[in-house]
Amino acid sequence: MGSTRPQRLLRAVQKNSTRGDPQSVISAIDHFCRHKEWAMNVGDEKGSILDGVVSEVNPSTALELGTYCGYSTVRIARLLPPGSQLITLEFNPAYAAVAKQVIAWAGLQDKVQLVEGPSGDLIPQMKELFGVKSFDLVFIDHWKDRYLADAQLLEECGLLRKGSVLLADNVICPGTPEYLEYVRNSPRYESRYFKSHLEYTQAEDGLEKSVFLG
Ligand SMILES: Cc1ncnc2c1ncn2[C@@H]1O[C@H](/C=C/CNC(=O)c2cc(-c3ccc(F)cc3)cc(O)c2O)C[C@H]1O
Ligand SMILES: [Mg+2]
Repeated sequence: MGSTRPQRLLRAVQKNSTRGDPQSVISAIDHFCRHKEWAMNVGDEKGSILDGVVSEVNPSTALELGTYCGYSTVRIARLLPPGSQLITLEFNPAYAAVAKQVIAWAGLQDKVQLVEGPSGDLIPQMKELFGVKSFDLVFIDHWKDRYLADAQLLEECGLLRKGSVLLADNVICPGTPEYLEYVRNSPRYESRYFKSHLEYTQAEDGLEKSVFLG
């Protein structure tokens, strides 16, 4: 059985980055995806915007929907203040296995809880599983047709507070039209579009930052 792309990405990380150095892990993945095999990581350009929002929010509790290989998990966790936690949800066991190793290689395993399972089932369990009161930041990057349902589920479960920030990837490409329509028209959100490019390409894409108003 040949290797999978996530497995080849992990090998590139172990070969081309320094254990315990998150920035070198990020650079190794970006190099692999730009020069060897494209993969659906948020990438370096949108990643810088993500970094800015993480630094601005300075979350004590953050949630990521869609871990994939752990690239954005590492980007977020490396910026978290001591004592803060990032919970990341991934329902594909093969991706979760690779992500776990990427996160460990970066030395960030103490800041990250990777939970295997579908977000729709796990979000309602966040309070009882992890004692989460509410999330300061949610990075949304999983199946594009789940963005709206999960944003509304987070509201219904009381996991958003006044000022909680939702940051959604791919609102242009592949696109999340119904999610965008919701956060841009709902009186419960103050939404703003950060124009950028699809990872490792010239195509337009961007991130939507939506602040929950309570
Ligand atoms: C519901 C649920 N719960 C937990 N994990 C979930 C989940 N739905 C997906 N996931 C997990 O997230 C990951 C899925 C991410 C989906 N992301 C994408 O489909 C995606 C696709 C592209 C893209 C753009 C142009 C092209 F021409 C081709 C592809 C770019 C991106 O940045 C993406 O995030 C992996 C999957 O197992
Ligand atoms: Mg994405």
